[in-house]
Amino acid sequence: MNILVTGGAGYIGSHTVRELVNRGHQVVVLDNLTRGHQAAVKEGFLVKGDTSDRALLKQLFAEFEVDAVMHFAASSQVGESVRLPSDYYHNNVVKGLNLLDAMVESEVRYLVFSSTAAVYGEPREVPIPESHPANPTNPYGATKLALEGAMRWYGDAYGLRWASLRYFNAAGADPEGDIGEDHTPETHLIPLVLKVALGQMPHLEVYGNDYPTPDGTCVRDYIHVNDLAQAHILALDALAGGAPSSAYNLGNGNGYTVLDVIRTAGEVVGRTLPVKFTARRPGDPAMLVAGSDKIKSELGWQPLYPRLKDIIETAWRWHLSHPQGFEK
Ligand SMILES: NC(=O)c1ccc[n+]([C@@H]2O[C@H](COP(=O)([O-])OP(=O)(O)OC[C@H]3O[C@@H](n4cnc5c(N)ncnc54)[C@H](O)[C@@H]3O)[C@@H](O)[C@H]2O)c1
Ligand SMILES: O=c1ccn([C@@H]2O[C@H](COP(=O)(O)OP(=O)(O)O[C@H]3O[C@H](CO)[C@H](O)[C@H](O)[C@H]3O)[C@@H](O)[C@H]2O)c(=O)[nH]1
Repeated sequence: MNILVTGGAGYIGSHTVRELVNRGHQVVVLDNLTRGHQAAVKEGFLVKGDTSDRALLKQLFAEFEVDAVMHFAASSQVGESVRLPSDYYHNNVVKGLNLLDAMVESEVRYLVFSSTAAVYGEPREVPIPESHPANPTNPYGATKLALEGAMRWYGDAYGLRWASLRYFNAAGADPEGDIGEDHTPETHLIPLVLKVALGQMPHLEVYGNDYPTPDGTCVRDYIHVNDLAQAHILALDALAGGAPSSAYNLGNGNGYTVLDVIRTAGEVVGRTLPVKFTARRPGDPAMLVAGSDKIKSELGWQPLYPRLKDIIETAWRWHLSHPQGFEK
């Protein structure tokens, strides 16, 4: 297929682009490079532009005879979204709607969307099934839920066919070690822990140790970025094969506390990593663990990297060989 990947110069998008190209798809990436990296697009074709540009979207759809869109482009930091909700509603909802409208106008039928565990808010049960009520505790999750709502109604009215993949915590890097996570500023736990290991930070700040969890720190479910990439391909194949539009969770079903992650990273790098306990970060739910049975049974998804240590090892390989990320 011919596939437009928005946000394909970013972390998860660039890994998915590689997987798509390996499977023989033609890929064009649209990224405004605010958070992404030209050097992350090793395969496919990069167009620098914004998802708000309807004329550009329609031109790309026509020129590349696009069959499907994978929509990664978004603002995606929980803490930032609490401070800057307007930015999040504009980038994720307003520009997201512009993309949906352009797809409808150009008759591009298939959409695979990067959604998030943050749509659920504080869970009533873990692992969280897709049927769990969606009640986000931060603007980021609310904006993703808003676009999911639009996709559903656009599907009914205009025939858009979609899969919404609700990822839990993406982590790790391609084992080839030439692409990986490089955000400025970095806010995610695993790359920050590995920056401590590289000596680029004196210690890791642990945001809160008074949560109702086994050691008081937040519990998350970490999923390897290449396992996410596989899921995108399965979701697109299913849509093209006539499967109904649907939302799927993506995680490994194992919850790790922040201290578990730091300990495991210490095992990977071979030394104890220093921490400092600080206040809770606004918007953080205590515990997010995925129930991913639906995507396993309906689409046949099977993670290749279910173990946290393996995930951190691939991230470490990337950070060791690229201590300053892509650009330097
Ligand atoms: N990283 C995670 O743990 C995680 C978890 C759940 C969901 N997600 C979602 O997955 C997607 C990818 O996340 P990521 O970690 O790779 O983020 P990222 O910031 O690395 O990638 C996003 C890319 O989109 C680009 N972009 C942003 N807004 C744009 C716009 N309006 N037009 C064009 N390009 C734009 C950025 O430059 C960047 O390259 C996001 O939608 C995010 O919300 C991420
Ligand atoms: O320096 C740090 C960084 C993070 N944490 C903690 O580590 C956990 C993981 O934090 P991340 O920032 O790595 O990830 P989040 O869980 O906040 O968010 C990620 O997963 C969410 C869904 O679970 C969203 O989809 C979001 O896009 C994605 O960044 C959280 O409890 C956070 O409080 C720290 O203690 N110290």
